[in-house]
Order: sequence, then structure tokens, then C-alpha cells
Amino acid sequence: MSTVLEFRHVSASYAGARILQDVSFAIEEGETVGLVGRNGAGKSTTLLSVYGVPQVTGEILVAGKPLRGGAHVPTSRGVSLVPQGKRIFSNLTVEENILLGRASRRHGSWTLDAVYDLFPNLARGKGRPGTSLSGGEQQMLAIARSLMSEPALLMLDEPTEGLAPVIIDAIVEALMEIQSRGTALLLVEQHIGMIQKVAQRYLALRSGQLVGEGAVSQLEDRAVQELIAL
Ligand SMILES: Nc1ncnc2c1ncn2[C@@H]1O[C@H](COP(=O)(O)OP(=O)(O)OP(=O)(O)O)[C@@H](O)[C@H]1O
Repeated sequence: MSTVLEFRHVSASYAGARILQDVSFAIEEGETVGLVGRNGAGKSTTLLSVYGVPQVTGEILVAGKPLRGGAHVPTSRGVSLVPQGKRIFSNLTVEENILLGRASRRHGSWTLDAVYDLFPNLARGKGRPGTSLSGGEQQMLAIARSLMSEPALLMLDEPTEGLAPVIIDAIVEALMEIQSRGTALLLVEQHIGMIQKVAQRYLALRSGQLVGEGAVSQLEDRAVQELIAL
């Protein structure tokens, strides 16, 4: 099995303030990993480190090779981020927003038809402005856009934040479908239930340090819950 993303002794800071400290982990092809921890633990910073948003030391490897260069590099090598806040463009239609994801196109099976099969609501609203969709549909749109780059690893930053339970169920189902096609997922979520449904393994951050990792079944353990203060 090969590694899609690896952090080796990664530290990250914003304007000299250290946020992540000596974080090391690896994500294998096709697996789903939940990244948990309380507010401010450094979960988003971990995802953004792949794009060089904070200042990073240590080594980040994508598909086994060290990452260097511009922000497009992770995407062209198979890592895509669905950011917190979705970043849907209001001046573009739903379909135009989806097609933006093709900028770094690799070979694969995520065509427009395939993402419309996954999210039929997007097909029905494809001519509408992206931001006219509901919050849940905009989240689906952000996921669809990322899939167009044919990621080997899709990273999602709190994809269910602020969504109703019925929409969360639809997102869970879609993530399971994406997973069944062999895409690895790195999922930042406050909803532990969501991680338990979708992920096989968890990584726990506290104050910028990796303080635990293991099978998701261990998230029930009192000791683990106390560690990450869920
Ligand atoms: N652009 C930035 N400049 C300076 N500090 C930042 C910046 N972004 C995040 N931080 C700080 O880094 C720390 C970690 O934030 P981060 O967003 O990674 O945490 P998180 O675990 O994702 O939390 P949340 O669940 O609240 O999103 C916080 O103290 C935050 O204030």
C-alpha cells in the first residue's frame, strides 16, 4: 500500500506564533482518517500546512515525494482540500463552480455526470448562481468541485458545520460512496458520530501536538475522550 500524505516532524506557525509542533503521521491510499481535537487545537492549520499557508518546517510528502513549490502542487499530485466556509463563487453558476476544480486535472473517473449522479440536487440547479443554493447544497458543490481534480486524498474541513441532520446524512452517504471508489479521506469534524460512521482511524490533536491515534472504536473510551476533551 502506498502513502498519499505524510507529515514528518512538521511544525507550523503564523507570524512567528507556533501552532503545530512536531506533528508526524501518514495516510495510506484509500483509508479514511478523522482528525479530532477541541477548537483551536490546530486541525485547520494541519490541512492548510499542505498548501504552505502557515510557515512550515519539517517535511510534507505527497504520494511519497516531498512537497515544494506553489499552492497548485498538492492538487496536481492528488491532494485536494474542501475548505471550511466552502468558498463558492457567487458570480459563477453551479456548473461553472464545479468546472473550476478541473484546473489541475489528473486522469480518473470524476466527470461532470459522475458528480451529478453523486449529488442530483446540483444537476437540477446547475444553471443557478452557486451561492443561491442552500448551505448543504453549497457543501455538496464544494465537494463536487474538489472531486473534479481526481484526488487520491480528499481533505475536508468541518463539512457538516451548521447543517441539519438530514443533510449531514446525505453528506455521510456521499463520503462513503467517494471512499468506495478508492479515494482516501482526511476529515476534520466536531461531530464525532460522523467520524465514527465514515473513518477507520483517528488522529487527535491537542494544543498543536499529536496526542493520540488509533482505531475509531477507541473514540468511545473515556481516556481518549478526556485526552481530546470532546
Ligand atoms: N491566519 C492566522 N493567523 C494567526 N493565527 C491563526 C491563523 N489561523 C489560525 N490561527 C490560530 O491558530 C490556532 C489553531 O487554529 P486552527 O484553526 O488550526 O484550529 P482548529 O483546531 O481547526 O479549530 P476550529 O475547530 O476552531 O477551527 C488558533 O489559536 C488560531 O487562533
